[in-house]
Amino acid sequence: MIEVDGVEKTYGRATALAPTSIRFEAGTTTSIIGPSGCGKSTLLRIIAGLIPADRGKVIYDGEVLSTDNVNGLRLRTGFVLQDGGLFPHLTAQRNVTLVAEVIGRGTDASRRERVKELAALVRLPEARLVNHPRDLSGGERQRVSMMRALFLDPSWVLLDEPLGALDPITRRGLQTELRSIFARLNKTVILVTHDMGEAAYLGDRVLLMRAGRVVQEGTARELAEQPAEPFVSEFLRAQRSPLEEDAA
Ligand SMILES: Nc1ncnc2c1ncn2[C@@H]1O[C@H](COP(=O)(O)OP(=O)(O)OP(=O)(O)O)[C@@H](O)[C@H]1O
Repeated sequence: MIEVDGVEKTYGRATALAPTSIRFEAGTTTSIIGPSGCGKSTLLRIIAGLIPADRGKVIYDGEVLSTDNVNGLRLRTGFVLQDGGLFPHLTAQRNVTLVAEVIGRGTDASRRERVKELAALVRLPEARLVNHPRDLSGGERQRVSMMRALFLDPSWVLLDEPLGALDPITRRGLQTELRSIFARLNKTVILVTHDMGEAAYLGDRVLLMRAGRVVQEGTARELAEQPAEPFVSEFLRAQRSPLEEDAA
C-alpha cells in the first residue's frame, strides 16, 4: 500500500498541489486524471520521490519515504513515462536489463530468461529487442518500457501518460494488454492519464483532480452518477465523441 499523507507543493506563490491525503491499496490500480496543470504529475513525482514535497509524507508499506530509503524504494518501483524514457544509445534489451546488471541482480542466464518471460508478457517479439529505441515504433517502445519497469518484479508501478503519444488503435491494443498485465501481476499501480475512457478502463478507481486538489475519487460510475461537484460532470462530458456534430 502507498499512503500520501498531507502532501503539499507550491512553486513560488502557485499551488501545484494543495494538502492531499490518499491511500493506494495494495493490488489495486488507480487512475489519476484531470485538466492540464491540475497537479497530476506533481503528485506522481512526489510519490516517486523524484521531487520533494514541501510538507507531508509518502508511506510505502509503512515505511516513510526519505532521502535515506529513496534509492531502495526506487528499486522496488517500476516507472513508465510517456515517451518510454529509454536510453537512446542502448539496445532495447540493454535498456531492460541495465539496472539489474548495475546492481548485480541475477546472472546473465537468469536475466536472459527474465527478458524472455517479459517479452512474452508484453507481447513483444524477442527479435525486436536488438534494436535501439529509435528503430522501434512508439507502441514497441512502450512495451520495452513496461518490460524495464517490471524487470525487478516491483511492488509498485507508476505510469505517467504511458500511452499518450500513441495512435488510437495502438493505444487501444496496449490498454487491453496493460489491463490484463495489471490483473495478472496484482501490483499496486498508479497511472496518470488525460483520457477518461482509459482512466475508467484501467483503474479500479479514478481520482479526478482540479487546480491542485482531488475533487473526487471513486469508480467511473460513481463519478458519473454521484458527481461531487458540477466540474466532475463537466469533465466527464468534455471528451468529444466522433459522431458528435460540430456545434462550434
Ligand atoms: N518545476 C516547476 N516550476 C514551476 N511550476 C511548476 C513546475 N512543475 C509544475 N509546475 C506547475 O505546477 C502545476 C501542476 O503541474 P503538473 O505538471 O503537476 O500538472 P499536470 O496535471 O501533470 O499537467 P499536464 O496534464 O499538462 O501534464 C502547473 O501549474 C505547473 O505549471
